[in-house]
Amino acid sequence: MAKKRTKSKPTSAKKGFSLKLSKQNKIILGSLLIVLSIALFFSFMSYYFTWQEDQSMLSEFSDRNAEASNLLNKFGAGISHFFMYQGFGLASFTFPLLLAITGLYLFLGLNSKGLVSKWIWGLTGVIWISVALGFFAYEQPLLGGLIGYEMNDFLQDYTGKIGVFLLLIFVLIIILVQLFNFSPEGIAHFFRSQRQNLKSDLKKEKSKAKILTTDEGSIELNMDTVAPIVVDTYTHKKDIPPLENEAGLDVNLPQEEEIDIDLKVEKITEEKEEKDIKADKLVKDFGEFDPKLELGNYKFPPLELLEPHGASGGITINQEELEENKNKIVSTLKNYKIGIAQIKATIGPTVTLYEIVPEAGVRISKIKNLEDDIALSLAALGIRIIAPIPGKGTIGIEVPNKNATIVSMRSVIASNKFQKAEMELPIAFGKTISNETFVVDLAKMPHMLMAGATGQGKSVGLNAVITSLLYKKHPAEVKFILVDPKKVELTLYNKIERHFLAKLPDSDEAIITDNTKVINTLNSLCIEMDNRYELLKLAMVRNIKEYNVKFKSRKLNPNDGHKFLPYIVLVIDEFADLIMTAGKEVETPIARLAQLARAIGIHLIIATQRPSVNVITGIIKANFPARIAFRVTSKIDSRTILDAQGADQLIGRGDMLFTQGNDVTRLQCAFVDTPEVGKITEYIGSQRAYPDAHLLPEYVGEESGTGIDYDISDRDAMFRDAAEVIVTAQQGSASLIQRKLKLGYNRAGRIIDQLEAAGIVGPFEGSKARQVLVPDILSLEQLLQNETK
Ligand SMILES: Nc1ncnc2c1ncn2[C@@H]1O[C@H](COP(=O)(O)OP(=O)(O)OP(=O)(O)O)[C@@H](O)[C@H]1O
Repeated sequence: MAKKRTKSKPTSAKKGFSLKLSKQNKIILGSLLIVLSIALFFSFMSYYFTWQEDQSMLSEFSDRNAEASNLLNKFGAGISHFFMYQGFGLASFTFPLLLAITGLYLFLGLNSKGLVSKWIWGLTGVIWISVALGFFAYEQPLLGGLIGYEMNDFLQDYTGKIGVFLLLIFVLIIILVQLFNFSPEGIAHFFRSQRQNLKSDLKKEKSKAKILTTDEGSIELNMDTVAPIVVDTYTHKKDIPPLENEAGLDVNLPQEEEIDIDLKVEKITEEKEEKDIKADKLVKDFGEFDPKLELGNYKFPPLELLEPHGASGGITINQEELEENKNKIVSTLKNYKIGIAQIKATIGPTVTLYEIVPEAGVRISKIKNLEDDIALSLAALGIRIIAPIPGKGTIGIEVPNKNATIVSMRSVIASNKFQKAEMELPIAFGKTISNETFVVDLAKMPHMLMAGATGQGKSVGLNAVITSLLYKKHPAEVKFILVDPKKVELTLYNKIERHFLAKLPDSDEAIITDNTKVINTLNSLCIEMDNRYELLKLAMVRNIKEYNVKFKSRKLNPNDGHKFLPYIVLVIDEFADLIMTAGKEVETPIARLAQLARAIGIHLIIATQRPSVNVITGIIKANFPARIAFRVTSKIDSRTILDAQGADQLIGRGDMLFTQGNDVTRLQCAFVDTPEVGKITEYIGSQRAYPDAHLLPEYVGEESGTGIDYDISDRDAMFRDAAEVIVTAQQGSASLIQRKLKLGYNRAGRIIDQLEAAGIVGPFEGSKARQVLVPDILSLEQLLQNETK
């Protein structure tokens, strides 16, 4: 199952006052407060009319016969006496108001933010009003209440009447400024607008008066004054200035409206750019996001870790050999009556290319058919004839050098072309026939298929790819998933697990050697792919490069699940083995990844010894445009991998053909030996690492063993037969079912799971067969019968 991306919840730091009550309790408490506030309001109102009558009975509260005149009887009289008389007088009406507001907030489940300040300002107002009433209505103590009266008295003893007055004014100003944003400009504006309204009203009255009093001139005057209000503002804006003096106020009004509209528009654009401004500010304050920061001291492996393999002097030209080969080619062709106009040699590390311009009238196919004869006369293996060389109009004959030069990984890594490569995932494969370093971008390929018979240089090729990336990329930028069913080829990379490898959360080993785990990993990669597409969609970008640029410039918020995305390179060393055992189960996710994963930075490299059609199926081939062929044993294999022959004529030891669609390029693969890889991984592995390998999303596959719960009705039609086979043989293995019942691997695997769920066989035990939990057929019958009951 997909591991859900955990989105961090928005922080509620500013929540403020909140009552941690359940919804029901909030409604109950809210209603109680509202009812109480109504009761208080009516008690207080009624108190003003009944307080004198009820005074005497305040002491007889417990007497059930005593009745009060207050609307809420003794409760109303008592509580009003407490608040109004002994408390704050008229200001006490604030309390039912505050209670009602609080009750409503709770009842409606509104955000209680701001309630506290309402209470603080409410209580401040209560004190101010009661003191002010105590001050101004000194004669009527009931208005200010006992507290207002006493406080006023107390303050007057110290500051006198003027002091109390000034104090009241000062507190009033504080309240107005804080609560109503009161400002002198605000007041001025208020008075100005009032004056303008007044003026315009007066003017209207005046014009009306004029119309009434004049006869002929009335129309003109009327137009002058009234027209701007309706027409000028929209159609005759040029007329506005002359009217300004006369009817300035009227004309100005629509102008103000226009300004209002402008302001609104500005606001919208500001909001739009707000994100960018924020991001710019973050970048200004903290700099761009640096994914390498966590391993800031990481040191790239130095060149010295690689061996020069004796090739420091470059290719040695053997003039004699060149001359000899030329003569042989010319004479062989002459034997077949093919004349040569010109011949040119280009010396590569392992092969020399002789480019021939045949005489006019020679058919190209004739030369092509002589391939074997030329090879025979040159007495050399691995002659390849390219007729014609694309884009050149010449015929090429590639003849292996007697003394091949090893192309060291060191020389290609050190080359300018690789060092200065501005590529996302640069790979230095080796050297071309014209001795140029060949560098390609894996990100552009975007996936690669590699085939070659055993011992021809596949593993070295894979190591060259990985080494290139290790020399160019920081651990934060690229992660490898290594699948190595042979269990020996890629184990060296274990040391860089916490730097460069990615794995499933529950697996101990990062390098995958078990086929079941490969299926889980591929499916997990599919989940990762979907997750990444989701992130790209949210970020409104088209590919991983744009996404990471946007993330680095802090335009994507990590709280929304955004993160820096490293490239993921999946390397499968022996694909034939995998597809033979798991079939569709690996083919489907691989095809899916190959079709879709290019934009989100997941790249696949698949290597196989057996490039037959049942391994490299049509669907896989269609999605792997970049192919590499080392020497293969047959022309058919060459066609399967390259869609062209030629790979069968290679000389081995890293001699390879590379195609990315159209042209086929012959290359000599760079050689990197196992001890060199060991040194590189040791160098990287000894540096500070991440706490764990890069974790892929969790995937729970069908074959995860325990906890499988199959519905009886969902069982396979062969379930019963399979159960009988297993119980009879007392051996719980899928291959037994496969053999006896002639079923496919997948179906047999599913039946085994169903048998486990039914309690007939035990759980998966690695390479051992599962334990059979039912001793004989009779017990099996009973078990199955009991199930149906
Ligand atoms: N680029 C190269 N330059 C020189 N020698 C090479 C090169 N590549 C491979 N070799 C030689 O060929 C040998 C076998 O290579 P490698 O282990 O890569 O073959 P392989 O195709 O992976 O075989 P297998 O499929 O059995 O693992 C190497 O030990 C090395 O001696």
